[in-house]
Amino acid sequence: MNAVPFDTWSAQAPDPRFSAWLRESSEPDWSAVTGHPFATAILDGTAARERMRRYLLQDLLFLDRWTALLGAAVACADTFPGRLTFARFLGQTAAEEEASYFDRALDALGVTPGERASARPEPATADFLALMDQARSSQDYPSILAVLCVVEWSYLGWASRAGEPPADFVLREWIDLHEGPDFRAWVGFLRGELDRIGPALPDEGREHVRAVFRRAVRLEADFFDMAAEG
Ligand SMILES: Cc1ncc(CN)c(N)n1
Repeated sequence: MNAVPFDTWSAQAPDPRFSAWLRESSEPDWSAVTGHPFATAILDGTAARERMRRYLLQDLLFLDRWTALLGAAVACADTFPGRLTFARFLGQTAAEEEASYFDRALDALGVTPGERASARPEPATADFLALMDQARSSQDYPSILAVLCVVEWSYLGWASRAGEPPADFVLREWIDLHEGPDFRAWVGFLRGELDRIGPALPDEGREHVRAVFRRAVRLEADFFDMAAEG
């Protein structure tokens, strides 16, 4: 794990971006997420139906707080163009593409409306919801950004390993939602925001962002572990 302060690290790093420092500081958990066996099973079409059911039901709980966190980013972004980018993403992706995917996928997996309504967070989900709640209520733009960036960038990391698309639309569309030019541009925006504001923070501020980023990466690994169990 890289514990080197940003200034020391960036003086010798080939890619001295603040977001690259955060990612490097999150190893080995970062690679555990992007190379996770559950992600690999989604990519190669072998993820068991029962596990996808459990994963997506938990992710539906995740999606609720994620949407609220995007709302906090709209409120807390420090520039008007940034605010508009978050607002656009919130409107388009969360409301249309992703919500419709969940409806269709959970129907196909035989999850009833009653099961959806009564789903309760597993411990890994509860921890993730708590982190998102904390970032949202802090109203601290760098902390909000750190969580948003991990959530999207780490998913781009595993989805970028895609080869032949699985026949099952539940798996194929889940990969598609986290890959492609629009999603890459969105991740590029999130990284760019961290790269812009991170170096200007005082040392304690940078360390705080690093702690939030690392925690979010750890929770992504826990979330996949939860999905892969039993
Ligand atoms: C737990 C988790 N992490 C990331 C993503 C990507 N949006 C997600 N849907 N769920």
